Amino acid sequence: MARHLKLLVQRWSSRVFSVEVDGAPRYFGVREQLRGEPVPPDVFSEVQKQDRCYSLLVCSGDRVTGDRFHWELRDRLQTQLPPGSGLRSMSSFIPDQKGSLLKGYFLQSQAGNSSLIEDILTDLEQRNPVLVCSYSQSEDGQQWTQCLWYQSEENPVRFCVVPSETPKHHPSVLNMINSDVFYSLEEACDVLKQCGDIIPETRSVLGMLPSSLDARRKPDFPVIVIEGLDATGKTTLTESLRDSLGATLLRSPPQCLSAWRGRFDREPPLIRRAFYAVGNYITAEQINQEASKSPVIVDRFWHSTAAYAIATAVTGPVSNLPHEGAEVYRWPGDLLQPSLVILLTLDPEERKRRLRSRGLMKTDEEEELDHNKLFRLRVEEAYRRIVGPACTALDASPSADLVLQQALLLIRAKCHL
Ligand SMILES: Nc1ncnc2c1ncn2[C@@H]1O[C@H](COP(=O)(O)OP(=O)(O)OP(=O)(O)O)[C@@H](O)[C@H]1O
Ligand SMILES: Nc1ccn([C@H]2C[C@H](O)[C@@H](COP(=O)(O)O)O2)c(=O)n1
Repeated sequence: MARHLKLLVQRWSSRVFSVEVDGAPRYFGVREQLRGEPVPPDVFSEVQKQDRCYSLLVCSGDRVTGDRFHWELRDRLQTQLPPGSGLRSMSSFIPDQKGSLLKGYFLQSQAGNSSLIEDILTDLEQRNPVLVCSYSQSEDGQQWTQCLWYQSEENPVRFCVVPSETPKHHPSVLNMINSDVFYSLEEACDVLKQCGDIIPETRSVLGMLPSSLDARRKPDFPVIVIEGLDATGKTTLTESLRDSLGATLLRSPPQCLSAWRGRFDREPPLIRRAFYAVGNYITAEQINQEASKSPVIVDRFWHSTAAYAIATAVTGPVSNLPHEGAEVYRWPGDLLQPSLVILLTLDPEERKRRLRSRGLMKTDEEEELDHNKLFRLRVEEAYRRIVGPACTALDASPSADLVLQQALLLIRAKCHL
């Protein structure tokens, strides 16, 4: 462990630290020596003089264990820490270096709580793959320093905390490929296989995969995917299209995974997204079989998996998303390509009205869409940026019948049906 940490901190001063404040990242760096006037980064602007701050970064070599530990750590800290600890998500990364992201938490200890908090942190660091740093303020309140806890307490190396420029990419973008969004069945299966011992259900999920998949096989009949946020009318439209076109209706995740979906929805992003990715490949095989007999309509597919994953991994405004044309928006090479993807778009107020009138239970991400405008905007924009195929937007605000007619026009024009 100590060797692993030593390697990690070798490039410590090239790292940028990012703390989530009001749903958007704030950045700071550390230097061995301060050059020029000290300017405290704004992360510390509201911290009282007598308070200390701490960061915990998860640094497990095994990503499944690391992600699960990071996920559980929030609950653990929330229950153990005294009120007023201001727990926030944080991360550390080397700008532009893919795979360099470490995830963790940032907290404050108010005077009077410090020994309790230090006991919790010491215990955590001794038993788990976590690197703890403490932050304290100089006497004159002008300078913050960071100290790595794993070193001997008698002679800790202190780094000066300095402001950092906003990096070109949101930190999460550095670790997104094959962590949040999977680009091959093999990568997604690898994650699920690693979970076999901790989540026995993964064996049943993997058992649903066909023995071979051929993404290059061209379906005889058109395959039309309907995408959109919840309550935009996908179920209504897909059922009407099935009836109008004499098509087969499929969905992703497929029916055969329904029993395990709730289980994977409670897992951290790495495992949850791998589950949905595998679901797309199982649906792809069903499409292959059905599209030799009739047109196929699919309720959600790859666009949903990628758009929700990207929009969740990134925080803050739409400008924090990976830029248009970035690698993360490309279609996986080994996944069947639909003939047409229709994205239903709807005014947020009308969507809310439909949600209320339907009154069904919602997943955490659907709940988040309701409460967090920025999240909704990021999902919508990510949908629009995905290519290979890109989606065609369709205004879903007219009556169900009119939306159906418009969809049929698009399908006839594109798929010659
Ligand atoms: N064009 C429309 N005009 C008015 N109401 C509609 C229209 N289309 C669907 N609805 C109603 O809006 C609600 C949501 O529609 P639907 O269940 O089809 O959406 P969905 O996109 O499948 O949702 P989810 O993804 O959450 O399953 C339902 O009550 C449905 O009757
Ligand atoms: N192919 C899919 C389908 C769904 N998801 C995820 C994205 C959302 O969190 C949620 C929405 O699904 P719904 O409740 O409308 O069935 O499921 C996905 O990642 N990939």
